[in-house]
Amino acid sequence: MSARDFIHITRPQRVVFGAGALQHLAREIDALGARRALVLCTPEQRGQAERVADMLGARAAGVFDRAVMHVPIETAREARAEAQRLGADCAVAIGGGSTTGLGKAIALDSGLPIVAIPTTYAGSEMTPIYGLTEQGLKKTGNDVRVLPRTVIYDPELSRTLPVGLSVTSGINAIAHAAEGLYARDGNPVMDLMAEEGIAALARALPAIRAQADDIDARSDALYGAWLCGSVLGSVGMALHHKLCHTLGGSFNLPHAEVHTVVLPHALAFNAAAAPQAMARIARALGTPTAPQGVQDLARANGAPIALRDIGMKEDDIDRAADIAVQNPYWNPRPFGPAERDALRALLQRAWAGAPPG
Ligand SMILES: NC(=O)C1=CN([C@@H]2O[C@H](COP(=O)(O)OP(=O)(O)OC[C@H]3O[C@@H](n4cnc5c(N)ncnc54)[C@H](O)[C@@H]3O)[C@@H](O)[C@H]2O)C=CC1
Ligand SMILES: O=C(O)/C=C\C(=O)CC(=O)O
Repeated sequence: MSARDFIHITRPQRVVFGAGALQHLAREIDALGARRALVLCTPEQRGQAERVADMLGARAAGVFDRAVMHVPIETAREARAEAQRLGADCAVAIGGGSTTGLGKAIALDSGLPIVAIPTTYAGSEMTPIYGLTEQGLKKTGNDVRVLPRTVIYDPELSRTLPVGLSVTSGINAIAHAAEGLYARDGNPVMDLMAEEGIAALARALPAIRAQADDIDARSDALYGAWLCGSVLGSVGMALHHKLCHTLGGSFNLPHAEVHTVVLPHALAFNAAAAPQAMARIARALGTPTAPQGVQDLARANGAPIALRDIGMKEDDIDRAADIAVQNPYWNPRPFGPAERDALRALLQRAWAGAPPG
């Protein structure tokens, strides 16, 4: 078999991985030539961020603890002003996708380098994708300025991530790899990373469920998140991400849970159009089929499998289908206004928690 044609861009990022890797933070800030780091976090992770600031001593300019999901523009402006006021010359984002996203909003405006220390499996640290929400409308963009320069993956820090969020966040990561396997701009290296990433997470999530602070399982999960995030940062996403952005952005449903519920149904919708990708996903999961394999992984590990269980009203299904077919992303099985009823049926099944069909 000969290799297919492809274009791949290798982006400049430094990744430091390992239990206890946080100890290298000061070294990594020095390597960037920075001196005063603004430490970013959510209110819930303030304690963790303060410990990081203490560790940095004079290298810490301060802690900004107002990161929230989907980066409201007002929060982004406050963080940018705080970075300027404190004379920060880099941002350290410790947390999940919300905190990394806040760092990106600062970098977009100022070019401030980001050191990301991910504590969930969302993968934002490996992408040049940013999101900003203004007047209830979330916009995403792609700009290499927001790509974190350095990423420190320390599995010790994810030991406190609640098991429920660990499972859904892990499936959020799997979604990036699954869609990467049928991306039109995919390539053989991304395919390898995607399959390996799915396999690592499929192995890790049940082990985390069994013992939340199992450091080997946490390492496997973070390794999988790195691989899946790299795929997200390199190739285009399709129907599944479009549906999740619609449901998260317009109906305010929780990010990782939406991914978990929708992925089996989006894969079923695409199965006939992307058989090789489905075979690789199933192989990585160790299950007969990809869509059912993902739903079984969620159900077996206590994650939600129905949109109705994560706050969606049945009355909203029609509006969600209408929004999803506007400005469709490329997908192996095209979807646009002509497929509106098929998407509505998909959403109905996802709402009810039916098997992917
Ligand atoms: N731009 C990109 O490439 C990507 C962006 N995102 C964005 O990221 C956001 C979602 O990020 P997530 O990581 O799912 O959630 P999150 O960052 O909102 O975190 C969820 C909650 O878990 C807490 N948490 C995180 N790590 C913890 C730990 N180790 N121990 C205890 N608590 C912890 C957080 O403080 C927060 O309260 C969304 O806005 C999404 O759109 C997600 C993936 C990729
Ligand atoms: O919405 C964003 O901030 C950008 C991308 C993602 O959230 C990727 C995802 O849906 O997990």
